[in-house]
Amino acid sequence: MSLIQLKPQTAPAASGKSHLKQATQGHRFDAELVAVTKRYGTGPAAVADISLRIPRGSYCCLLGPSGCGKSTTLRMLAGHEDVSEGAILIHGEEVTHKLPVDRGTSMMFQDYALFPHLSCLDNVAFSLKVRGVATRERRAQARQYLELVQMDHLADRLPNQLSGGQQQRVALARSLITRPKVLLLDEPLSALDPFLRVKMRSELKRIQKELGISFIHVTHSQDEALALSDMIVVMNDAKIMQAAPVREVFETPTNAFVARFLGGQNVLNSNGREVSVRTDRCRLGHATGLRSVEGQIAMIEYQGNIVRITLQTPLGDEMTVLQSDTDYFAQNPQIGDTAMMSWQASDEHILAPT
Ligand SMILES: Nc1ncnc2c1ncn2[C@@H]1O[C@H](COP(=O)(O)OP(=O)(O)OP(=O)(O)O)[C@@H](O)[C@H]1O
Repeated sequence: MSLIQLKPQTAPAASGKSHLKQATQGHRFDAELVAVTKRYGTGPAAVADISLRIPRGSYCCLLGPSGCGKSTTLRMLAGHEDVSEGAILIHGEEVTHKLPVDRGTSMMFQDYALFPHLSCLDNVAFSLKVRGVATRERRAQARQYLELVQMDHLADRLPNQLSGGQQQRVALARSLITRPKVLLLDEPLSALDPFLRVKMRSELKRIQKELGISFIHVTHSQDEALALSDMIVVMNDAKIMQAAPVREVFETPTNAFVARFLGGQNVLNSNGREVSVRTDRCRLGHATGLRSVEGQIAMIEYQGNIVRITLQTPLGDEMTVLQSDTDYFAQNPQIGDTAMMSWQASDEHILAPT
């Protein structure tokens, strides 16, 4: 057991919950994967030679289509899965072959897996009980973490007396009470309804910033990754396609896969090169000096303040324009109309071949 995990809590400080913030140390990266490969049996690698460095105090989302290796990567970080080749470091220390409890990581699963016969408080205090922390001390600590997730007022309830969102907050407190150096979250929001999902994701971000530790969060959802991440890791086919700060990934995707997967971009050939152009930088119609393509309007989606218009080009490509609702109602385009879509050459971003 690490000293950090057992370090007693000090009394609550006057300002917020800064007393829960973890001590900083001399490492540059909270987590590192060095040339990591995972093979299950004799099939193709589930994760193929990936390297990744997660800077201190980052909210990092692993994003990619089903089967690309996100959960395998997370499970290897947690120590729930062996690494076939390569190394894993947490806070600069190699943990590749350490047991999950000795790594300084904690995992929060999709199904909250709370003990049904224990109150919220005792669920949160449980791991300290296993570690031999005295009743009074562990309950005091559990209360602090319930306070952090805004569940202290329901401390005595049983899990089946809580909503899904509330259970999830308790599960989060339970993962955090061990004071992990890195919290690993496997699709933590997927069981929640869309309203709660958006609410909980801002809570996750607040808590991560308050504690100052890194959260590594697996998701299928582009919106979730954009809303939460300091750093996005886009995976496909067992490999990392791009790992960079969120704005960099959105504005300068490395290749067509990243541009298409993250959304908000058109991918097209321009002057013999594959380029991306943001959908909000494209417009309907043509003007001198702009690049353009002609197509037939195949879809119009009204989304309130913006309208998404998709053109099908003669080559079968789909190109999307985001228009303000004012421009849309002024132009009043119809499905089946032939229209031009145009953009500035300076808005083209050159993509690397995949
Ligand atoms: N225990 C296992 N035994 C054999 N193959 C596995 C095992 N776990 C995962 N795989 C395979 O490894 C690959 C990556 O799976 P992984 O669960 O990491 O993907 P993922 O990106 O998390 O997918 P999803 O988003 O659907 O959860 C897949 O081809 C999967 O079938």
